[in-house]
Amino acid sequence: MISIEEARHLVLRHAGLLGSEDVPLLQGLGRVVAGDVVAPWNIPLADSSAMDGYAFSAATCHGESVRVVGFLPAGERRDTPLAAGEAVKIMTGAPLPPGSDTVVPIEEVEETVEGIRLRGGIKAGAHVRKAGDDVRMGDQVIVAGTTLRAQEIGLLASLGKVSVSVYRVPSVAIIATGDELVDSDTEPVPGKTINSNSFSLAAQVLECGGRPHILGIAADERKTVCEKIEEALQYDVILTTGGVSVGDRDHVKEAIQSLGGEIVFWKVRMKPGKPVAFALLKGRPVFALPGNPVSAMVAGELFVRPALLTMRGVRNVCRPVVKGTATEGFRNAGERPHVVFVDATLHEGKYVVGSTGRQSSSRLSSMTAGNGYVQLPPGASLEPGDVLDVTLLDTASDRRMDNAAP
Ligand SMILES: Nc1nc2c(c(=O)[nH]1)N[C@H]1C(S)=C(S)[C@@H](COP(=O)(O)OP(=O)(O)OC[C@H]3O[C@@H](n4cnc5c(N)ncnc54)[C@H](O)[C@@H]3O)O[C@H]1N2
Ligand code: MOO
Repeated sequence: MISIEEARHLVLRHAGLLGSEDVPLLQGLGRVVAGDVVAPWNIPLADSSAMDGYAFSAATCHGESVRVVGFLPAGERRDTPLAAGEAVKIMTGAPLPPGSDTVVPIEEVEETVEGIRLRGGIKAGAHVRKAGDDVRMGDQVIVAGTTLRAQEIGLLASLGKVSVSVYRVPSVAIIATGDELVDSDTEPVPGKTINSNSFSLAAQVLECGGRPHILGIAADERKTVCEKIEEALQYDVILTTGGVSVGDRDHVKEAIQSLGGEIVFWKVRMKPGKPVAFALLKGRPVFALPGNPVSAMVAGELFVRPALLTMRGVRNVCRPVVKGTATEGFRNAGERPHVVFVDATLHEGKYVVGSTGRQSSSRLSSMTAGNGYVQLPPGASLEPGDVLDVTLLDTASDRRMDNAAP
């Protein structure tokens, strides 16, 4: 059995960056930019007013009455230079006319019949946004590898971009295997289990920015599993769940091999999720995840997530890890590192961490009750008050109103 770290390393070695595509600008949100973006012009384009006020030359207007010779709302410009001692009324965002270099806000002048009277102490250049103050023409404003947020989308729009070149997102086929499985619109009878894994995994894929395709349930026979996997070859990544342990009807690994796939690893020293297998089939990663619902999601979190993020260009695939103080004892008497789900809440700016209760590979409640996990090495024994490293899956305040951080 290999370690979690070795398995992740092997997965990442085989998770290649996908190609790029142009998408309409707004669809670029959350995507990773595939090429550097250079500014085709200055922002602002010209020296412009930062206030509703009066524009004039600080050198030629001091203190005395200034004649106001025009009005410049945003959206208009004046090419005729101002003469000495002249001003224009100007609105925020309008370009300064030639012959002016300073703006005084409306509130700071006295309006007279002929124009305005300035009070003293005006600084030359005040309330002017210089051309290129935000972005200079030719600047590299976004480098390849940047994940686009709302502010980058805004910046690209201001540079006239209507589309953006981003890395493709992986399409992911999801196959559930098991004779006991029924669809979630079926009322189950004892002996039958609703196929929940396809949905939890599809949701994890969406959270990673991938495109899930649920291909349904395959019966526990090699031929059927093979047919489903062949159908899945039109996608970038294949996930299967169930049938990967040592049971008489566990056919997934053999099915992958019979189609020409190479098993890169099978079984990882971890609990839950031990029987996970990773394979390459016709150039694409295949993750054969265990059937137990928590095992499938833990393997999804530890191995599928970093692979999908890497394929779509995300460089930092690590979750935030925070220090938290244990509110109870944590032990691992087993031989495999144990992923224990916890609830981490902020109290006076510090995290306190309790387990979500009984941890079992079949008990999704151990995950829904929390917002993170800790990895306990074999032999770990922590007392209340000890400090733990908690990997946050989300923050408590995202999930529960009553826990909102102050
Ligand atoms: N003799 C051994 N038995 C088992 C071992 C072992 O080492 N030796 N490993 C155990 C561990 S650990 C796990 S995890 C499971 C994984 O087995 P499989 O991947 O073959 O999963 P199945 O047997 O098909 O299913 C296990 C469990 O999960 C339920 N399941 C399956 N698919 C779904 C689904 N799509 N949605 C919801 N629930 C699902 C299934 O009904 C079973 O209850 O093997 C242990 N056994
Ligand atoms: O390793 Mo299994 O995933 O504990 O149930």
